[in-house]
Amino acid sequence: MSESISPRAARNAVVLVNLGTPDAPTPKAVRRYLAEFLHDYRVVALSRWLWCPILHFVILPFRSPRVAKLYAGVWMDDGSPLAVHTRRLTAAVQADMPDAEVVYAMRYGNPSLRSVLTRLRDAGHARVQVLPLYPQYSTTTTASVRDIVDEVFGADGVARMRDDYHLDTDWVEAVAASIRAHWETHGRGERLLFSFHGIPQRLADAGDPYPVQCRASVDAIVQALGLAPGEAMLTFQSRFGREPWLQPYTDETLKALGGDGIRVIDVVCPGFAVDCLETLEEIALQNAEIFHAHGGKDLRYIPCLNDAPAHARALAALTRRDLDAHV
Ligand SMILES: C=CC1=C(C)c2cc3[nH]c(cc4nc(cc5[nH]c(cc1n2)c(C)c5CCC(=O)O)C(CCC(=O)O)=C4C)c(C)c3C=C
Ligand SMILES: [Fe+2]
Ligand SMILES: [Fe+2]
Repeated sequence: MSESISPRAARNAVVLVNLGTPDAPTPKAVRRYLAEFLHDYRVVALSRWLWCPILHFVILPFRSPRVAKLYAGVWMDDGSPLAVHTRRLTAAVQADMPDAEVVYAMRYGNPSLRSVLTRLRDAGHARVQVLPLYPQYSTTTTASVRDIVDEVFGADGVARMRDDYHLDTDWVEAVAASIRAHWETHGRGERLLFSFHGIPQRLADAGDPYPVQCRASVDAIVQALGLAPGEAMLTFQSRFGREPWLQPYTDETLKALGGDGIRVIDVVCPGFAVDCLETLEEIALQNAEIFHAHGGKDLRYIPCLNDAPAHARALAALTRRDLDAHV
């Protein structure tokens, strides 16, 4: 009954969901984060009899201290880059959506998606719109967010979730504009490389639409930029484990380009809504070093959209449309 619902609860709520990140750049905090992440069946679907001994006795003890050092190298004054930029983006979207309560949550780590959704459910919001900050759908990321939305809200019709926005016109234009702005400041590199986080090839073979959506995003951004075919390349980064992942691999491609005499390359990562370990450390540091070691001179990393006004406007506009369609 409307009289019993507070004006605050009657507002629509919007939840921006990101992957999550450790609370501190320490082995202990990284271990806690990786343990939660790598226990998700959407991420690693192996039988727990096989996976848990590998995870607990090999991956967590050895990877956590090593990865903690990488996080320490990119840590910001107020936290992990992924957390800081997600907070700022949320504030920017909130400014564009004054009629809704806009909050963020993390699938792994804090604030946990389960706790944020439970609070919104208990507050009795009329509509809760969930936007995973993954432009391209994957079972490993987006579907895992949906698992928690379904767990907390069931089928009561209050919560809705968007699956992807890989071809959203405003988002495509925001990415293209960020590349144009980079070119205006730094001039154009000899190649533009689009690097996306990978997934195991096995999942793509089983029907995960992620690589098809990455390709479609690249084609749309390239078209918005008016580039000729061959001026842009699509590669996949962040392999984990031993099986083949989506190819071509970013690091191998950079080695080949350096060897082919390409000296200056621009790299953009439109699969990441905000900068994080995988962009600031893996691309802007590690892969830049790899490129140099193979004859390249300058790898210029183009930052993620982060809290750019055009990014916030694009996400606010598509979320407003989603809320309007949510009757
Ligand atoms: C953008 C989409 C992402 C997909 C798809 C994805 C799949 C995926 N990731 C792993 C394993 C790891 N990923 C890690 C970090 C990480 N991954 C994404 C995004 C996607 N992952 C982001 C944004 C981040 C950065 C988090 C941050 O704190 O900045 C990590 C942790 C770091 C490390 O140990 O290397 C792991 C592990 C798998 C296995 C997978 C698909 C099966
Ligand atoms: Fe376990
Ligand atoms: Fe990942």
